[in-house]
Amino acid sequence: MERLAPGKVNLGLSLLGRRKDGYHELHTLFAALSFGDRVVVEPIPEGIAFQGRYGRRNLAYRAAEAYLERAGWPGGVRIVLEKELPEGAGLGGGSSDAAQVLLALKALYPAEVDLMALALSLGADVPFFLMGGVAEARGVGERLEPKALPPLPVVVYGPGLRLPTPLVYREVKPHDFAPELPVEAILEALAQGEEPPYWNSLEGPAFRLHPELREVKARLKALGLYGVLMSGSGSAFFGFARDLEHAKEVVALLRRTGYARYGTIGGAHGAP
Ligand SMILES: C[C@@](CO)(OP(=O)(O)O)[C@H](O)COP(=O)(O)OP(=O)(O)OC[C@H]1O[C@@H](n2ccc(N)nc2=O)[C@H](O)[C@@H]1O
Ligand SMILES: Nc1ncnc2c1ncn2[C@@H]1O[C@H](COP(=O)(O)OP(=O)(O)O)[C@@H](O)[C@H]1O
Repeated sequence: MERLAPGKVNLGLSLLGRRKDGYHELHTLFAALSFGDRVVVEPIPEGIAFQGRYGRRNLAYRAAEAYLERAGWPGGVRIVLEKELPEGAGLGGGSSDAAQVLLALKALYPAEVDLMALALSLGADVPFFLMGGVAEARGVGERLEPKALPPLPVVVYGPGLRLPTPLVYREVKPHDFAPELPVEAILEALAQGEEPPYWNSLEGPAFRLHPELREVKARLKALGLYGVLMSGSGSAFFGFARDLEHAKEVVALLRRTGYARYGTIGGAHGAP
């Protein structure tokens, strides 16, 4: 069984405050990309045969172990992971891989396992990838409400700077907190091809850690993209092109200095 593990961007991310458990209360709009990693999952008599980086520490491996343990080891699994998404870029690569392994194992070995709870134990971003599409998220990212968007041509650019999520969150200061996102206004603007009224509260901390990221954002705007924003905890950015031709031109230019791809968000899941 081969599955696409799509990347994601955050169409706005607002940090509302710090929770007692040390995590941050956030309000965000997740949007799955039309491209991502490739995960092959096949049944084997027993154990976990894994081909991918980090071995047992890989989120995809940990997802398999967690599911099979809760399902009582009904059998084993071979996982082959082919990465497309840059790591530590804020595109949710590891989280998406883990979610696809959970979905594949639920199909291979059906069992009374609460996938959402299991996903959340693997990471705050993992629950979203169980549903994909576009979703408003609250909490640490586990309280999800599906939203609809027409297909939009998006350009993703990673400047090749690894920015570990915990580091960025640790850099958050009280003045980085912000109000809730105007979700309906954001969706409306994007559907109309207009500049969306969103922000990413993690840009402040990320730019304090790596000031050169300001230039990256300015460069994407200078290339005519709109809605330019850092995705999640970065260091990848995304922006919307006027059309597919424009997206191709921009990617051809950006490819010289980092990871650049175009694709779409929205559409598949019940677009209006
Ligand atoms: C920033 C976001 C935005 O979508 O995504 P990425 O940039 O990682 O893709 C997420 O909040 C990341 O989710 P995820 O990458 O799963 O984070 P986890 O592994 O669960 O947590 C890593 C660390 O980030 C911090 N963390 C994470 C989520 C959250 N709401 N508050 C936090 O403070 C915690 O310090 C935690 O130890
Ligand atoms: N399947 C995986 N893909 C990518 N990174 C992984 C994976 N499993 C574990 N990791 C570790 O998790 C870190 C964050 O991975 P990733 O999800 O790509 O970043 P982000 O959460 O910023 O999108 C990586 O730097 C790597 O050390």
